[in-house]
Amino acid sequence: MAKRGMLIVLSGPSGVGKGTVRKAIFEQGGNDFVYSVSMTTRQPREGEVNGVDYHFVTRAEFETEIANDGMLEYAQYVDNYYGTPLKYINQTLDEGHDVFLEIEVQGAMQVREKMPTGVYIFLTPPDLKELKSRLVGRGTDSLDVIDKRIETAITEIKMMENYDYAVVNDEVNLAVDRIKDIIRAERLRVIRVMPEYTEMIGELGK
Ligand SMILES: Nc1nc2c(ncn2[C@@H]2O[C@H](COP(=O)(O)OP(=O)(O)O)[C@@H](O)[C@H]2O)c(=O)[nH]1
Ligand SMILES: Nc1ncnc2c1ncn2[C@@H]1O[C@H](COP(=O)(O)OP(=O)(O)O)[C@@H](O)[C@H]1O
Repeated sequence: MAKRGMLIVLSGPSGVGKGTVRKAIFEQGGNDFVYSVSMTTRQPREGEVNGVDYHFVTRAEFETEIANDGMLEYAQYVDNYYGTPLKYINQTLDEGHDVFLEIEVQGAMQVREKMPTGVYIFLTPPDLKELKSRLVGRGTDSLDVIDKRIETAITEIKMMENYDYAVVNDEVNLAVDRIKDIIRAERLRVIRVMPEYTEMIGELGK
């Protein structure tokens, strides 16, 4: 049986640049890990493609998935549901491939409970002023929603200590390199190849 893949979770406050950094990681290509496309009830934005950016569904469809235990985790975020379909993750990890999730903080903490051996990376803004100016600059939210997101962000930043790594998103390319370095290093950790060592030591004892 293939060694089970590694789960990589990128999280952090809204507006810090998770989406931007994740897109840059996958646009660069050459990755030996795959992206788990989330499910959401929010409306697609200009240019977003169903099944690529998100699986866009109705509230009723999302609630059916929850009732059928189809979600690894989900969260209600600014009046919409966002969640990770469980089936794709389990299949992909079982095949031995590493899976990359980009999710908000509540969801990341639910995943951590269920899959504690994953690698948990928290993306931080250089400071709060920069965070607000990114949210305003993105221009996708009203000032009301931005204030709501900033309020949430302050509670979320306090969650940083529950992660394995904190990566500052000062410049997108630097953040991408730091995340890729972490993934490479995590693959080499002895604990992750332990089953092979255990097998080898068993063989040597015979
Ligand atoms: N818990 C959870 N959060 C998600 C998931 N997919 C996306 N998110 C997060 O939901 C939040 C809102 O996403 P979105 O509406 O695309 O806006 P944006 O990422 O702030 O541009 C972001 O913090 C995403 O990281 C998911 O499957 N589960
Ligand atoms: N390193 C960065 N420097 C400057 N602006 C950034 C950086 N990373 C992201 N942004 C901008 O900040 C805004 C929020 O980024 P986004 O990826 O939507 O955040 P999130 O997915 O965490 O909510 C976007 O307008 C994006 O272009």
